[in-house]
Amino acid sequence: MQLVWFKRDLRLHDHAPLSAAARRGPVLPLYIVEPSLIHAPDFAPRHWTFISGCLCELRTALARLGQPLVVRVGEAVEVLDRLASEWPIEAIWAHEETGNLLSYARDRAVRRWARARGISFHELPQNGVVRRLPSRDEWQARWEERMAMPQAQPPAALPPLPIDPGPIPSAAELELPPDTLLERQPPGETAALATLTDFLSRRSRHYHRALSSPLTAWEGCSRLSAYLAWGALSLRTVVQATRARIAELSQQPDPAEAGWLRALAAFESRLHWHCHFIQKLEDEPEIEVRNLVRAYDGMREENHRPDLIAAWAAGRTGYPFVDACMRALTATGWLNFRMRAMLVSFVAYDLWQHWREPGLILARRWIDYEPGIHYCQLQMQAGTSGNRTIRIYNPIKQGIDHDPEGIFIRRWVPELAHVPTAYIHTPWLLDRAGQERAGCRIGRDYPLPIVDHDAAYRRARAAIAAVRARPETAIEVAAVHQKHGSRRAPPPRPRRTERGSARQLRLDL
Ligand SMILES: Cc1cc2nc3c(=O)[nH]c(=O)nc-3n(C[C@H](O)[C@H](O)[C@H](O)COP(=O)(O)OP(=O)(O)OC[C@H]3O[C@@H](n4cnc5c(N)ncnc54)[C@H](O)[C@@H]3O)c2cc1C
Repeated sequence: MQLVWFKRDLRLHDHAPLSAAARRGPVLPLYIVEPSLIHAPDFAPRHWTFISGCLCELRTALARLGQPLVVRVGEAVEVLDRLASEWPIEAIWAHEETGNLLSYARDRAVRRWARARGISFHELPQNGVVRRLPSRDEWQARWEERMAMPQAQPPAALPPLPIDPGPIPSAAELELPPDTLLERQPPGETAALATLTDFLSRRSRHYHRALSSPLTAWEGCSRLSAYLAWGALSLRTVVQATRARIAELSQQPDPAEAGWLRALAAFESRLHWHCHFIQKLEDEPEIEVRNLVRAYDGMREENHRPDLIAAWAAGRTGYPFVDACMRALTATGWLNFRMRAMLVSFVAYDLWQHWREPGLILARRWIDYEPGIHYCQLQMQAGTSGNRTIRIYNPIKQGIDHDPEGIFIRRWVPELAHVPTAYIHTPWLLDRAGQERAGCRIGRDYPLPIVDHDAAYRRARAAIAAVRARPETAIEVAAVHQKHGSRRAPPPRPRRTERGSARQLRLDL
């Protein structure tokens, strides 16, 4: 008997382990709810709600083939050991996972256990991330090869087994706190495929123009991240569908479609980024917990301020656009890239806090939490990854650029609903009478800014410059680039002159 272990790959289509196992005989399809993972500090009830929705659909889809998904609660080795005592398991099939340090240790333990029991354990690639990659020089070609491979077809039928599938436990049964999400994406493979089709056929037309502002991003971005993160959709399916759509649009004589092609090209490049970042964690799992460039160790640690982190996490910094983004994230589990970067910039530069604790808070809030992307982006936005450009976002300028009328702010920070537009990004500048008319006393109904951005900007710039000036930093940064760099020259960036409080710091490393 072949055991297929579903992890972050909750789908039927393009599931190579399932297809390969089914060619060899009867299949026991298994999902393990692992207490050590679901009670870890990067896991949240909203993740379980999404996962369990995917599991329900997968169970039904597999049942239609003949054998429903079996669900067990327990640590992986324990559960597998019990099943191996009851069933003649010849081999375990799974996808390679680039997860957190816990799942990394878990996979090693399962490999050791399987070897000891004489059970072969086949781990097949899940995306463009290459295990034991010898050098980044060949990564791009390997990614292309993987994306061009035919998608694995689901088996036509699975022989039924006399095994109790077991319940899919509720959050309460797993002793998880209640899920407080207000708006949620529908889970599962059907919703994933529908979202992909809807994006490629309609919503992607203005993707490159819609992705920066939270006013347009909810509709204009693909919204595929949660499906990719939990594997309801394979990256190969997305890449191939995107390329087919590009080919289709290229054949249309209408020059108006050139913009759409540009939008899809911008989208496709992000599908490379998906694996580019995960590859870094695959190659260096410790970057979940420590700076990629060790020269930055000690830069912020002594300034740990739980009260400031708590205000940031609650959406009560006194900077309306930052607070609106945080509250929107808390309620929906999603945020567009720029706003994610701004939240990290604020906590890392304005509040001068180490990325680790805020990173766990964000991991619990993103419905699409993908450790490889998350920790690399977190470090990149906090300036500890050796990236060439360090960007300190100005929270007022971001609001003015991306929410000029304050529509997004008013929706998510209702205390400010009646503040005049001229003051919506800087309500503390409104005089007392104006505050009374707006029904919002700053400092009582909505906080005063918890930090002065201009002063924080100067402090951050000086601290970073001091570390960069050390010769050993340059040596380390070069080594990091050699190990993790994309090998693609970054496109030249237009330089703008920014002044006063509208200034945004960018340092070329
Ligand atoms: C601090 C920080 C943490 C992040 N954490 C995560 C995370 O845990 N999970 C996650 O999927 N994305 C993460 N991102 C990247 C990005 O913000 C999201 O992928 C994107 O907003 C998801 O929405 P979408 O699917 O509509 O994206 P689209 O813009 O439609 O992009 C399509 C897909 O491309 C990939 N992608 C897009 N942007 C990036 C990027 N900058 N880096 C790597 N891959 C990208 C994702 O898989 C995404 O689903 C993070 C970004 C930052 C700044």
